[in-house]
Amino acid sequence: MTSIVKLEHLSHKYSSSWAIRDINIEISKTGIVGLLGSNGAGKSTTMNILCGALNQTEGNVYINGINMREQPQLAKREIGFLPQNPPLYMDLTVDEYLGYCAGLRQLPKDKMKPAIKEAKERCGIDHFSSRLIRNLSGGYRQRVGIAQAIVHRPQLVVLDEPTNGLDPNQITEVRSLIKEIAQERAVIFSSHILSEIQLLCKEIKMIENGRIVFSDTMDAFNNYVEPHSVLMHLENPPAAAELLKIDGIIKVDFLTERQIRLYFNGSQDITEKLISASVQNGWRMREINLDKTALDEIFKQLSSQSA
Ligand SMILES: Nc1ncnc2c1ncn2[C@@H]1O[C@H](COP(=O)(O)OP(=O)(O)OP(=O)(O)O)[C@@H](O)[C@H]1O
Repeated sequence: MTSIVKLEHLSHKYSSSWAIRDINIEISKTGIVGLLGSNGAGKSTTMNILCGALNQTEGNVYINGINMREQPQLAKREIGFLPQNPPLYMDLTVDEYLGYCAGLRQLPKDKMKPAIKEAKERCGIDHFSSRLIRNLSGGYRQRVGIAQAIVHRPQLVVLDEPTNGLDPNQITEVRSLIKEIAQERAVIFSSHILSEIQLLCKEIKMIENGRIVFSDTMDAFNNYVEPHSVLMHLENPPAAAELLKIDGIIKVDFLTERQIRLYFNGSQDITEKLISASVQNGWRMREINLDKTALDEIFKQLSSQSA
């Protein structure tokens, strides 16, 4: 089966310096793939080239087997793109704007109305059809941006940091919208936030300094960077030596009098062991969490190792 995206030895140079170098990626036809990287890693450059908005210096882009350089119109037909700065026209209403986008996508006249209706319904903006885009909140503007990316029913939707700048409620809403639109097509979605990618994606491509440093399933990534520390709050904590007696615990850090970070190796059921030790010994546990900051720390190590 042909993959929806194939990037072959993709490199790009802005004036004198390389922004991305020898990127090779293949993406299958359904599900969400996350492109994770810190600011300036090369996510937008890769996405802009993938969508035909920027010409690469070297390498090839194939969309559904079609070479973007050789047949750009045909290749772009299957792509919906929400760039980092959504191309919204503030003085148009939602309907006018989506009509304009559908026109750019060369949708036949008779198919336009139903396609716009479907995109609006999908994105939950049907009730704002006649509203000027400038009068929508950030979250709803982002939905309009996603609606223009799906109005021509593409097989591939590319979203460059779609949750950037949104408040927590809007982020949750846009996330579930992304999940929904990915049910019948491939979605590539970029972020610099690891937890965001973990929540949404079945596959992860990590990019640092313009190179892919990790490319596998989300499960493989989670196994690779499995947390190895736990943060807990005990109202009545024991001495560190007591905690070190628990099987698997290798290091104890008291962050405050009652806030403790415990490092462990291998043990999968460490939280259960700690909870039962706390009950047996009257440590009065208030909170316990696998340490997310440690996960981010490992993520940093992973990128520097591969670089
Ligand atoms: N038009 C440009 N001219 C020169 N250099 C550029 C240009 N656009 C990007 N760069 C540089 O290329 C590198 C990759 O940038 P890119 O925008 O692709 O990264 P990114 O991962 O999307 O980062 P961010 O999340 O901050 O947008 C950076 O070093 C950036 O400064």
